[in-house]
Amino acid sequence: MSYIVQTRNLTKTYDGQDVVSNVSLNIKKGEIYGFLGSNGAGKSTIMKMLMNLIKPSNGEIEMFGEPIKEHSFTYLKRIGSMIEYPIFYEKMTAWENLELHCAYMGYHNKQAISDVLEWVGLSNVSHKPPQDFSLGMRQRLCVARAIITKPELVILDEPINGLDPEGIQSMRRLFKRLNKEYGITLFISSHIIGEIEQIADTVSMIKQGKLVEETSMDLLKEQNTEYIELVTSDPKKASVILHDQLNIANFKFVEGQAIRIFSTDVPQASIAKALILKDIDIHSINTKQTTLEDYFIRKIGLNKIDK
Ligand SMILES: Nc1ncnc2c1ncn2[C@@H]1O[C@H](COP(=O)(O)OP(=O)(O)OP(=O)(O)O)[C@@H](O)[C@H]1O
Repeated sequence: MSYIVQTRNLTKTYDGQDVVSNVSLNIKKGEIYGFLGSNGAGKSTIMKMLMNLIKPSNGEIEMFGEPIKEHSFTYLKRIGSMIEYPIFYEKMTAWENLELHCAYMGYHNKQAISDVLEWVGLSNVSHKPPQDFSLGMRQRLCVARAIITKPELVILDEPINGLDPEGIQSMRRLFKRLNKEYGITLFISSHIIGEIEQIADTVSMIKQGKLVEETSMDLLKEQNTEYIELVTSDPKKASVILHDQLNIANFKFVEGQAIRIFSTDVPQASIAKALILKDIDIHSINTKQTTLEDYFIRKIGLNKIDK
């Protein structure tokens, strides 16, 4: 297996507190890696350490198979990145900003500028300066700058922030295209699980600086792809019947009156029958597909994802 990024027990401490704690990531060459975590979870800090913008307090980083040391910088030419707030030359045009970036990277290809502006949907405003752009337009320009040289690895911190639904959809298509057509490895952070679910090959979640899990989406899809969602008049009583009478242990209460039952051999009809016989009204009972969000809810508990 060829990895483009590996970290081992990566740790960053500020004022005696670990904001990143023993994180080991494995990003394969050629994949889209989705990095989930709520605000302040430590995503940007990890990305900055990969780009040698800040120094780890502990642990190791390997990029392109080489350990990163304090003075390693040449590997950065192989990466396009967007981390935190986009900074531009505000008075130059969007086109000139990209031109300058290409010159700095030693990449001389005028066609690439118009191509990339078209890909991110900014062709019609290429003559305008970023100071006149909305947040979403700045995000698009920043993505354009990160991908323009078609680097081997693109690191994007919350790239869909500030985009409208149409913008999110076209960004998603662009990421897939960069990955499939150009073989670019993408490392993308987001706090939106559903978004990562749609594009990632591997996904990990970080919570309060610690890695919850790193897993392949294929593996996730193989496990528990279905669950039964049950809405009744009395969820508490229903849960006792599930547990004591039907021997079902793997279920969770979810918002309102619902119970989700995972990986059970008990047929839906038998569950319904058992509940009705005990005078519990069933508002609905359905078999549903597990989402990545369900998976993490089961892993770390409902309502804890955003905390
Ligand atoms: N220079 C610093 N000094 C002290 N604490 C810091 C510093 N930089 C980051 N932190 C803290 O580290 C934690 C992780 O921040 P980080 O920016 O990595 O989170 P994040 O997952 O990227 O969140 P967001 O999506 O909000 O950017 C936060 O609690 C933040 O306050």
